[in-house]
Amino acid sequence: MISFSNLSFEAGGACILSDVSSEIPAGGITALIGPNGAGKSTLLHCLAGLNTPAAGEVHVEGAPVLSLPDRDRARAVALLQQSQTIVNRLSVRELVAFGRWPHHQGRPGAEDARLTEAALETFDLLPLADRALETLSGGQRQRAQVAMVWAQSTPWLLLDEPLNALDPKYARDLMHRLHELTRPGPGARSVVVVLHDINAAATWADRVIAMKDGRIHASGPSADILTPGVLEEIYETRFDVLEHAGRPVVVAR
Ligand SMILES: Nc1ncnc2c1ncn2[C@@H]1O[C@H](COP(=O)(O)OP(=O)(O)OP(=O)(O)O)[C@@H](O)[C@H]1O
Repeated sequence: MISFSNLSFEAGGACILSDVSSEIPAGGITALIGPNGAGKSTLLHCLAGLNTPAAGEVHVEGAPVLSLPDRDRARAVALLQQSQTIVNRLSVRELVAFGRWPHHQGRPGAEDARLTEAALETFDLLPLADRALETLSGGQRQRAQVAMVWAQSTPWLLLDEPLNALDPKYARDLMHRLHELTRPGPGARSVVVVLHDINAAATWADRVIAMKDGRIHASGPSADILTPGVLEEIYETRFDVLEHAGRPVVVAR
């Protein structure tokens, strides 16, 4: 479980997160939704231990995330940032292999090589593996970064808008893989993902945390949160929630 209580975060003299508390159970996909500037990325960075809150604490599996040694934290949570700084001259394979760093600390072994190749294959990157990142399209680069985070093999994956720049096939493939990865069973992982695509949340998320103005507006099972009422409250625009093939489909009016 990741739990956080009375979390506040300030930046540039402004209060970005105000007294947010919640518990995210292990297993399954938890989507963070909300309008631009709601505080989703800031919260995700707090969960990953990259932001130091002004008040409150984050615990990952019972341990205060900020007290974990860097290596232990990197083996517990992997974070895909929205604007990751990457070295453009690196090849795709080299970038993905970086995901293994917390496990080998500069001395990669056969298992690290195997998991790097598996991540390249999973994200359809083998044909691009030797290409420099600077030569890739936006979506290809995004897939390479997701593959790096994947290769980190952590129990928790924190993903900030991973569908950015992905075409519909790759977006669906990624959500499907995350779904499979998080089903109950030995080795099941846990995913917290910032999504702007409400229908991706409706289709794949088990739980939704809806944020607005630096606060949690509502949270719970997806079907309870992705309602016209809650969506209108957070986005200040009207929605219909239809049903198609047994699944909710959210349509902005
Ligand atoms: N270092 C900073 N200094 C000042 N303001 C900041 C800083 N970092 C974030 N903010 C502000 O905090 C608010 C929340 O930002 P955050 O990136 O967490 O929002 P978000 O919900 O992820 O938005 P988006 O959907 O647009 O990515 C925004 O208004 C942003 O401008």
